[in-house]
Amino acid sequence: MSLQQFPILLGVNIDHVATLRNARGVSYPDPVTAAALAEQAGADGITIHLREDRRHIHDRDVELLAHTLQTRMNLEMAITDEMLAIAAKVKPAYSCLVPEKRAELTTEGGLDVAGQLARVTDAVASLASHGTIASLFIDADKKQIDAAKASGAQVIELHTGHYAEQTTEAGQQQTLQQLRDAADYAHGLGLQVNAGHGLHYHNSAAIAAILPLVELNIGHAIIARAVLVGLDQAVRDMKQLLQQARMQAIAELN
Ligand SMILES: CC(=O)[C@@H](O)[C@H](O)COP(=O)(O)O
Ligand SMILES: NCC(=O)COP(=O)(O)O
Repeated sequence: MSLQQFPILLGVNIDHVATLRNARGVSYPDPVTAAALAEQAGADGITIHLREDRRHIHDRDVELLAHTLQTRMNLEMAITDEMLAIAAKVKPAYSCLVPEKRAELTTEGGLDVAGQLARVTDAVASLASHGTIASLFIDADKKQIDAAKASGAQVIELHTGHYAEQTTEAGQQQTLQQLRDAADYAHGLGLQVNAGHGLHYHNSAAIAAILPLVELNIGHAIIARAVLVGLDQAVRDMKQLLQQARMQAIAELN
């Protein structure tokens, strides 16, 4: 088995380029430019989160990126009429449905698909009606995975935040095993399994080694490193790190 059979893809989330821009209400750094640089450096896709409060990515960014991206857009959004209408206009390749609370610093948990199955099913169908593939951002929970499958979604993104927050080896290993089990279970149901949130240069290798995972969406850590070494290098570093971890995992299979 080669890397070609089990590639690990990197979706670069550029939200926090916009955070820096918005800090002074100026036009720079432009997320559109950042996306182009990230793609040139090897990003397999660009993720942007158009939040209801527009704290970072703005509607202008989404509209321009829809015309300029060379890879593909993964538009993260809440399940609201406003966001579904924007998705219908922009027609991103993917839309990742996420929970949102205005008061949160960042996304705190996975989408409760099981508790609102009809609403999620309708959103998945609405996105599919204009060719957008829905991805559901959920916790590593079999009940949520079963509900995701029942909603008609083809893709899930496992929330790795709980794993990323662990401060002990035991906690890391426990949450890592939960992610492994969830990835295996979802893959067994025929879902494409992605993962993301809180991943950085010291905790991503273990996630990349989970073979059923297809894509990791990583943002804050890459943009943070880019502030110091530049975006091209930050993306290349992460891409290389993930690929090495994946190759090692494949080698250990044989
Ligand atoms: C859903 C997720 O984990 C992130 O992609 C999300 O974008 C986090 O929100 P902020 O980017 O606002 O931190
Ligand atoms: N869905 C996760 C994502 O896009 C990036 O999350 P983070 O790396 O900024 O925490």
